[in-house]
Amino acid sequence: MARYEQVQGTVALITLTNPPVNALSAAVRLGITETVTRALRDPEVKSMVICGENGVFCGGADIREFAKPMSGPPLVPMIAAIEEGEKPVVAAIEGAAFGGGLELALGCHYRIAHSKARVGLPEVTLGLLPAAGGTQRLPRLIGLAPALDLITTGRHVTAQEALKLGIVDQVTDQSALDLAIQFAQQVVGQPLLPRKLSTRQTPCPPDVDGLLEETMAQVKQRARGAMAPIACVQAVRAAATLPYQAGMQKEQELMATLFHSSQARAMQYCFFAQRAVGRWSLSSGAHSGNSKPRPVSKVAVIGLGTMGRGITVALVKAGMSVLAVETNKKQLEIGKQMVSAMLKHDAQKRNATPRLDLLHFTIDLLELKNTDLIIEAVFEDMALKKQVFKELSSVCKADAFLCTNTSGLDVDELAAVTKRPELVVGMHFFAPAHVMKLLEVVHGSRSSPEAVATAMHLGKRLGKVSVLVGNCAGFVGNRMLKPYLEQANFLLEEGATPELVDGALEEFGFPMGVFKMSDLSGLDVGWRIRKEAGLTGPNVDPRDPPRRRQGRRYSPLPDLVCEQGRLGQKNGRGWYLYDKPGGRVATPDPSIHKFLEEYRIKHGISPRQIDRQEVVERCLFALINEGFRSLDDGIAAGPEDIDMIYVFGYGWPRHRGGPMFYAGMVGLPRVLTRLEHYRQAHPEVPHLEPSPLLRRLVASGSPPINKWRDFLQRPHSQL
Ligand SMILES: CC(C)(COP(=O)(O)OP(=O)(O)OC[C@H]1O[C@@H](n2cnc3c(N)ncnc32)[C@H](O)[C@@H]1OP(=O)(O)O)[C@@H](O)C(=O)NCCC(=O)NCCSC(=O)C[C@@H](O)CCCCCCCCCCCCC(=O)O
Repeated sequence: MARYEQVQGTVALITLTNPPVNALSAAVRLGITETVTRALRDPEVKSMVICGENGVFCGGADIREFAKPMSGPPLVPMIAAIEEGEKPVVAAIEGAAFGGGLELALGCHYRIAHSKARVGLPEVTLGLLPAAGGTQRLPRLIGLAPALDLITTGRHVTAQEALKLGIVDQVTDQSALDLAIQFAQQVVGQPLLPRKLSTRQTPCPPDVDGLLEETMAQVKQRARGAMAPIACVQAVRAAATLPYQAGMQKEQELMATLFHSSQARAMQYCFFAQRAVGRWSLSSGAHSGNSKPRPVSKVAVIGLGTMGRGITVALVKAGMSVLAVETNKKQLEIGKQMVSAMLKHDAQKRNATPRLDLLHFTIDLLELKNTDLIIEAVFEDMALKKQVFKELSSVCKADAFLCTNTSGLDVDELAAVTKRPELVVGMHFFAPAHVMKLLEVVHGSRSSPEAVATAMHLGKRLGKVSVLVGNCAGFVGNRMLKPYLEQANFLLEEGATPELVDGALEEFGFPMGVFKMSDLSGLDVGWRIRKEAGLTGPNVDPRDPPRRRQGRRYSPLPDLVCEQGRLGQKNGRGWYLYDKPGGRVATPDPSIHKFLEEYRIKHGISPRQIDRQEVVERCLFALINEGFRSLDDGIAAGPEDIDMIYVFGYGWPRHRGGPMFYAGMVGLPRVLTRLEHYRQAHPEVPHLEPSPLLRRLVASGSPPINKWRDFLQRPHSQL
């Protein structure tokens, strides 16, 4: 797993050979150990170069091995042997040097990178820390502050930034390997000691403690309960305050705590799940391996409201030419100003030039005739969308794909008004569409594999995590959100406050609780949907009592809040008070507390003490239960799909893996028992009735999450 050659007479070239990313598996570590020993012993060899096969230096430790008993030579002594040896070693970095890969390069005496290469220590995103000396060598190389930044965020660094920071010694547009071999010959005979990072002192600012404290405070706030970022700060602190060997000892101790933690397992599950959801399949037998996307060069976006603007920006940022369409000149002008401003703002942040040249605006639908793919992003109204789809179907070329950005409307109903239902798919973007990583691609019953492949591929080009879902009200994400919101409202009726509910959910790890999230989205959004569904407003069945609708318990609380003119952040008043309309600083509102008290008196509800555990269980177990139903109905293909939707679209904390993974961690029998308990206490709430799939899984001994698919009633029948 490591090839050995002698080149230019005196240079030993060691190539890591473990496709696709040359991960440091046991075999690779053995290969490196043996080849380095051989080169150090061979008197003809004066220097060494380490590189990776297929244009990738190394993607780090083999993450798949973490779940198995450790075997093979450990990384720390392997890297120490390279650094301690008396022959210069040069790392030739092409593609990527991440995690253990960069740690290996830091053990080398010199680093040469290709201009397109990226380096970084992303262990924190896997619930770990760089435990092959990364937390000790990197600060000694680039200083305390930049090392804290890189190690606690895990961010990827371009070759240019790596050069500026001093991580690499040279960057080339030519072959990094050729330059490294040349370099390795030139440095023979030069003093090696100053190049051995373990012998250096960490460059620190005068107020080391101040910097460490400030960083720790920021990291704790960002971490939302994740342990790894905190351990990263502690390990880097050791690089600033302890001798190298003691620092290494600290690094190992901290890693030992993280390594077997449920958080690390959750985050590593997310790493693989994120990649797995890209491999979609349909019940017809079509799958990502046998269905090719059609090339798309001209894209149009219909409607320049919030969603349309974000989608347009995302497309332009991905380098695509976009025709943006509005109904009249005034709307077009507003949209144009806003999209241009968003692109300029984004480019400024990245120190780049905004690609305004890729944008074209029109109010003339006939200009769509040469477009390959159209994303309709008009207001969420079925009648309006149908009208637009009819027009698109007649003006667009016969093989153009028609995509609808909808958060839950029936894709089949829209496809049915066109002459090409097989080319219609849903593309559910999340606001702000140029920022949020998630895209639900909705497969209608007549969507062709080519249309699905094209939409999934487009999502990838936009840098999104695209998840294929079936067509039902709310698809996967919003369908599961419904019981979550419902439980939150019921908890208010029973005695909770918005702050109590939000506090429990934020403590769990969500960036904001359900009521703050509703205020952010705008309370009128749900109100309009409930009116259309006949749950409130003039269409309510007059025989329904105030807290019952369509045969089940209903909470009119959010409707009553809207009737008071409280629409959320946008007008400064919702479940909370805001500093100003559009403001983001939420403060608890005594008038909401009074309103809740009066409501309970009016409806004869005796408030009770509700604790945080009940909030978490009722809200999240109800959501998870709906997740099991979506799986069993074939709307979600697998638990990983649901988990990635929640991690990337709804702020589910990554260190808890996603709702379905979390259910497995809590234990399926416990989820079932608690749902049964709450269902008994609230017999009028059908969402609390444990799903048949959950019952089947528990009855079968609660198999691990990767076996759940075997228990589905209708494996992705709707996909
Ligand atoms: C490298 C990438 C940027 C490439 O991206 P690209 O888009 O080109 O490709 P994909 O991401 O799709 O990947 C292709 C394919 O490869 C798989 N893969 C990628 N990286 C790895 C990997 N590192 N290991 C295994 N497999 C990998 C990927 O899954 C894809 O396959 P799939 O089938 O899923 O489609 C990109 O891939 C990337 O970013 N990779 C991850 C980079 C990363 O995070 N690296 C860090 C790894 S962790 C690490 O390196 C740890 C080290 O610091 C130190 C380890 C020391 C361990 C010591 C253990 C001590 C234990 C102590 C406690 C014990 C106590 C006790 O038991 O008592």
